[in-house]
Amino acid sequence: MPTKSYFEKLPPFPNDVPVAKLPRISFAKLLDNETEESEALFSATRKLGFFMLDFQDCAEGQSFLEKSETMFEINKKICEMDIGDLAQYAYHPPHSLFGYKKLGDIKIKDGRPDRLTFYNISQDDMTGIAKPMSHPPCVESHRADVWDFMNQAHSIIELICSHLDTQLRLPLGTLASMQPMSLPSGTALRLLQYPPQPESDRRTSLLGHTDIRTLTILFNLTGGFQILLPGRDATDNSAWMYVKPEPGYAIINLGDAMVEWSGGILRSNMHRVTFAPGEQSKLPRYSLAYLVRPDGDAPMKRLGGEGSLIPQAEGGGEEDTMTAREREVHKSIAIQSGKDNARSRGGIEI
Ligand SMILES: O=C(O)CCC(=O)C(=O)O
Ligand SMILES: [Fe+2]
Repeated sequence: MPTKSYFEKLPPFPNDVPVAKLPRISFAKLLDNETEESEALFSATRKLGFFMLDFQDCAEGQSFLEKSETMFEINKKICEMDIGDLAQYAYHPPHSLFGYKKLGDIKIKDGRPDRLTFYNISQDDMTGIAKPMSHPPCVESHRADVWDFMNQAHSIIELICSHLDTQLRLPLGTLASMQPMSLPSGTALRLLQYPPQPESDRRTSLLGHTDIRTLTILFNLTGGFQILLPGRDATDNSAWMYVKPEPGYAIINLGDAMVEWSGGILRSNMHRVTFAPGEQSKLPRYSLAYLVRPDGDAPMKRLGGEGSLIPQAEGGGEEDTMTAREREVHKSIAIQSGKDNARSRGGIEI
């Protein structure tokens, strides 16, 4: 999450709310290639599929936090816009998820409408490998800043991938080569807003799901984000625990593509968003997610080969022949209708 001064403008997350303890990993130690940190990262990605990445202990990390604050400022400006004006930038699921999603058009599990809006900015648009899309002036005037944020965010993803290559005993560069910035993909910066909910009617705003993608860098300022504890049933409300947003950290989570590529060694875990606890519930909730998707043509089959830890598919065959792009469309249709049969996956014993 962004810097401390940014957090101090908000009411605190209450002390008496139970929270999930996510492993903490140091960005500086990953940059320094420290073996222990690399192993801790691997353990977190296998056992939970979530960890907190600490950006405070080096200049590169601080610079990333500052860039993320600029993205929050853009988000606030989008949210101040007239809904009618935003409608001209509407996204078109399932084939294009870029642009503005209005309130209520994704269903939660029981069929009721969601309680969030978001604006997805395509990475390919910002890097120039796709035809530029039209955006509101508050995005257009910050194209260079968004590109700058994405560029650093992507280098952080590559760093995480290089540690996972080492741990999975894959040739260095394998995981990053499935999701390069230079090839067309669905990678996006998502700027989310959750309006405050009336006290008499509070509920899940974004349905429980796993991310379809490879990796997500998520910045939260206020509470509301919850993970499903491993081994617990998603229909049991007490199995969902808040993650407390903390200054200087991002929440990193692994998506389904990492489970597929690693033959089930890495884990993608269910998460959802509900109302914030305590005084924070009275504010609109802003969050920011850098959602990395694979190169659109990437196969969703397990990687592996000589010497890697990744097990062979049972019977030697492969279970899924879809490309990343086909899988994304499939999942988007399911999510949109609330019929996504989501569950935490991966994390097999090795
Ligand atoms: O807004 C949040 O905190 C989480 C959003 C999320 O899980 C997603 O966009 O996939
Ligand atoms: Fe998510």
